[in-house]
Amino acid sequence: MESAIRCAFPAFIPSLRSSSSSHFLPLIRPLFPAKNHSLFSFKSRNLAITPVNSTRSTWKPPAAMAGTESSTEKGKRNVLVFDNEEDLSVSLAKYTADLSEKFLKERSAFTVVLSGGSLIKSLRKLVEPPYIDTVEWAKWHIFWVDERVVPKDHEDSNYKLAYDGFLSKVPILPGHVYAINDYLSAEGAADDYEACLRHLVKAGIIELSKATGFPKFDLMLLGMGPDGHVASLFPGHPLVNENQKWVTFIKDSPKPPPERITFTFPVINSSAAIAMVVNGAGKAEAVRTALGDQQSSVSLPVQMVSPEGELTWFTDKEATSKLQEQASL
Ligand SMILES: O=C1O[C@H](COP(=O)(O)O)[C@@H](O)[C@H](O)[C@H]1O
Repeated sequence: MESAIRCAFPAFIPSLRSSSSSHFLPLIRPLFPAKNHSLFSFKSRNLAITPVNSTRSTWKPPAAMAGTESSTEKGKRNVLVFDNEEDLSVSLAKYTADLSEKFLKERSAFTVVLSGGSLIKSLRKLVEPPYIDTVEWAKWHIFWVDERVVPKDHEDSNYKLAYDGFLSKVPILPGHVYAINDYLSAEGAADDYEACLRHLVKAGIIELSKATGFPKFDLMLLGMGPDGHVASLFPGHPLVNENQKWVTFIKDSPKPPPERITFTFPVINSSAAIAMVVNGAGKAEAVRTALGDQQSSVSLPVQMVSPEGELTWFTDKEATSKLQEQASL
């Protein structure tokens, strides 16, 4: 019964957080109160890139890159390039709602993993009609691919970001929102989160990948930092090679705050679907490294994102501007 206690707790309201710890804390306390693309495509190695907008761009992909989508031995890859972040967010909402419908025809839970950062803003269309009324929110289960080890009402908290910008606006059940235990150390919080995931696997909420034995989430909504990091897996950091743990921790994150927990690549890459949501000029260099012609050498964590299922990049023209430059050379 201990595991049932760990993952089934009443709603957490950030403003009511007590600074003192409780002896009855769960390992994870569920918290919560809770198309356009452009018309050209290019294929770069295993990736198909499909700009998707209503107004044609002057940029033309090289003929060698023409295509709409591609498959690798692991899964389907697709890159959508939008005119702007507004169009991206419209399409991301539809993509997410469609996946929710698809998965919920097959089983009674839809497991969604959030990152922090700019992703949350890009989810804004999902909380509007029609999706606010049509999505089966009560069957959603929310997780974090990474979290900063700070109180949940702290400005750096990925939970707070998601709560303020997304979770507080949709009727997801409080007991289905799995945030970290912020009373623990980084190491303790990572172990705690992994224990909760294991409990939810046993409970049939999270599936296990038959191929890898790691948890297989239905949808991961990932962002990427300008340095090419995903989750809290940073370039050159040994954690990118962790292949045993489901959840691990970092105490020397190059991006503040330094203490974080993060899913490992085996978990990320066991996903049924990953949306890589990357926009803005600040990401252009990393996007070029990830999707450009020089993909053979892996230097950035984002290049290691390769799910069992489908990978869809949601990008905009600014983020792909250096790819476009490369294509026109
Ligand atoms: O620190 C983090 O950064 C990345 C990227 O954030 P962005 O604001 O550049 O989109 C984010 O995906 C991750 O979850 C977060 O902890």
